Amino acid sequence: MAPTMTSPSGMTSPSGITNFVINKGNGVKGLSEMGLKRLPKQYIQPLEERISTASFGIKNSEESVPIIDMSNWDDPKVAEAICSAAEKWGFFQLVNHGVPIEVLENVKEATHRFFELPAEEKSKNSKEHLCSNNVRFGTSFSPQAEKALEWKDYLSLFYVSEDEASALWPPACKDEVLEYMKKSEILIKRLLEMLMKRLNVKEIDQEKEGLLMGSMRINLNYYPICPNPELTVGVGRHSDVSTLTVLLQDQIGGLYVRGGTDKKSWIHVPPVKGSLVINIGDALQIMSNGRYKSIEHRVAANGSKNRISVPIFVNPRPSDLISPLPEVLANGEKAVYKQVLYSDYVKHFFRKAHDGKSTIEFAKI
Ligand SMILES: COc1cc(/C=C/C(=O)SCCNC(=O)CCNC(=O)[C@H](O)C(C)(C)COP(=O)(O)OP(=O)(O)OC[C@H]2O[C@@H](n3cnc4c(N)ncnc43)[C@H](O)[C@@H]2OP(=O)(O)O)ccc1O
Ligand SMILES: O=C(O)CCC(=O)C(=O)O
Ligand SMILES: [Fe+2]
Repeated sequence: MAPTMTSPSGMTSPSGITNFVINKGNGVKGLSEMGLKRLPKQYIQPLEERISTASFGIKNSEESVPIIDMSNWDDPKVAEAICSAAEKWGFFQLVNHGVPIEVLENVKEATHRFFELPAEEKSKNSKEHLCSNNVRFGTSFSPQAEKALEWKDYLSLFYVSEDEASALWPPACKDEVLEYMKKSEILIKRLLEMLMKRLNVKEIDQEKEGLLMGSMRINLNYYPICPNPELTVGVGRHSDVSTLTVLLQDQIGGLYVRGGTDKKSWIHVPPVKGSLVINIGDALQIMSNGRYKSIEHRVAANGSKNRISVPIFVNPRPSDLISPLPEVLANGEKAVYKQVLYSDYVKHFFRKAHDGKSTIEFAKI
């Protein structure tokens, strides 16, 4: 479907672009489909934030995010690999994770179906048109706070109940997203059990379960073809504010994480068919008193292919107070983080532009 704004001349002014992309709900997908030859200047990132994709596809086995086979998930070696990866990398990929491949394929298809809808239809899910904050169609990350915009559109769905999801989530994708969320729950519980054991938390009782995975947010990310991918980013440097994130990416590539022996390099996370990428978020870094690392990551824009990704952010509940767990401090370890209300932490994250690992300063003692 053609974007609603067709006059290229009206697009040259900054307010024309903002109106077209943000207010009219065309997103960067609308811009991309107009066949722009040059990136609008609002999207030009400062030199230090741009991503060189020269190393794309080059594999260096010593410098890659671990790929862990979960077939024998109750083998202690699997737990060891997962906990070590969470400590060293904060990121790992899982194969044979138990979430049916068909469910993953269906949610990818549903993501394309949603973004293929006309702008007017997608805009019904924007904060201006909905009376709920639990569904949000948007673009970039925090356009009101950003000096340079990011080349990404998204639909964000906060899960409250089956009934609310049925009533509010867009029909183009709701069943597939709900199924993806439900079928991932066993995996999420297994991962949290392994990670908690290493922190001397013997059992995840109801209270702990609420604290670790009491709320879920699923984002459908769409990164359309970009005229000058070398000048911008799909997503800027950030760490997630979740407990952990389960990320489904397609076969295009473009996700980079901070790591390697110098801890400063940007390491590409290559797409692996049927896999899920897992990353530790700030909430778990705080609860583990820094043992598990919420690592900075970012996404490159692509000059020739449309990319999608579907993260499930597994979080504490907004009303939870988060702090280092008593089990972690039981041996006399000093707390590095103070107690914070989780919704305050998340609001702090959303109020600013992406700024690497800065969000966690909010909780530092
Ligand atoms: C979008 O690009 C992204 C996103 C990410 C996300 C990474 C994560 O780790 S998401 C996991 C976050 N955790 C949770 O959502 C669970 C806990 N939830 C809450 O505490 C609340 O739902 C809340 C998020 C704090 C919102 O509560 P509410 O009472 O509705 O607060 P408001 O004052 O209305 O909103 C505050 C402010 O936040 C922004 N915002 C809210 N929701 C979103 C959203 N889904 N996406 C983007 N921004 C959001 C927004 O600025 C709100 O102000 P408005 O005036 O615009 O309403 C990683 C990387 C990315 O590129
Ligand atoms: O698209 C990706 O691969 C990652 C997106 C991401 O980091 C996020 O949505 O938080
Ligand atoms: Fe992220």
